[in-house]
Amino acid sequence: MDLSARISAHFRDAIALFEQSQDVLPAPTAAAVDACFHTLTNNGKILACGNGGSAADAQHFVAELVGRFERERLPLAAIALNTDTSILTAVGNDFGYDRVFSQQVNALGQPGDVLLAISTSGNSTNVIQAIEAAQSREMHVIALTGKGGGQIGAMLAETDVHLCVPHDRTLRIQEVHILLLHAICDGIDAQLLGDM
Ligand SMILES: O=C(CO)[C@@H](O)[C@H](O)[C@H](O)[C@H](O)COP(=O)(O)O
Ligand SMILES: [Zn+2]
Repeated sequence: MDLSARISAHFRDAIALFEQSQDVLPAPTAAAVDACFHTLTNNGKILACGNGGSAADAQHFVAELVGRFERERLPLAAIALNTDTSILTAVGNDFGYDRVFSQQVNALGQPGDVLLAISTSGNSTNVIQAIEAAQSREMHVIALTGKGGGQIGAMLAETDVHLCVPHDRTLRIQEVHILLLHAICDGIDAQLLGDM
C-alpha cells in the first residue's frame, strides 16, 4: 500500500470539494451569520448539537463564541447540547437517546433563539427531534448536513438555513463543516467589531 498516495488523494478530494462548496455555500452561510447576529444582539442564544465528530464541531463552535475567535470581544451566549454527561446519560437512560437534544431544546430554547444542528447524513434521529422541538418553539434553525440533506433537508422551513455540503463521505463533509463554522464565527465578529 502506498500511504503517501492515499494521503495525497485525501488532499485532492478535499481541494475539489472545497472548490465546489465555494460555488454554493457562501450565500446560505451569510444567511446563517445574519441569523446568529440578530439572535445574539437581541438577547437570544445559540444552542448547538451533533453526534460524534459533529459533537466535537458543535462544542468547538460554542467555545469560540463564549471564549473568543480571533479578536477580543464580549462573550456570546451559546451552549453545546452534547457536553453534559449527566444530562446525556439521564435523558438517554430514562427516555432514550433520540431525546437527548430535544429535551434540552425544550428546557432552554426560547422564541428567537438559534438551534445550530449538525448531521452529515441529515438522518440522526436525536438531531431531527431537536429540530422539531426548535421549530415548535419558534426558534431559527441552521442545519449543517451533507449527502443531499437527508430527512433534515426535507423538514426545514423556508425561514430556516440549510448548509448542505455537496458530498457523500462523512469525513469530507465534516472538513467543510468546520470551515463553515469558522466562517460563521468570523462573520459574527466582523458584524460586531468591523472588518479586520
Ligand atoms: O466523526 C465521525 C466520522 O468522521 C463519526 O464520529 C461520526 O460523527 C458519527 O458516526 C456520527 O454518529 C454520524 O452522525 P451523522 O453525522 O450522520 O449525524
Ligand atoms: Zn471524523
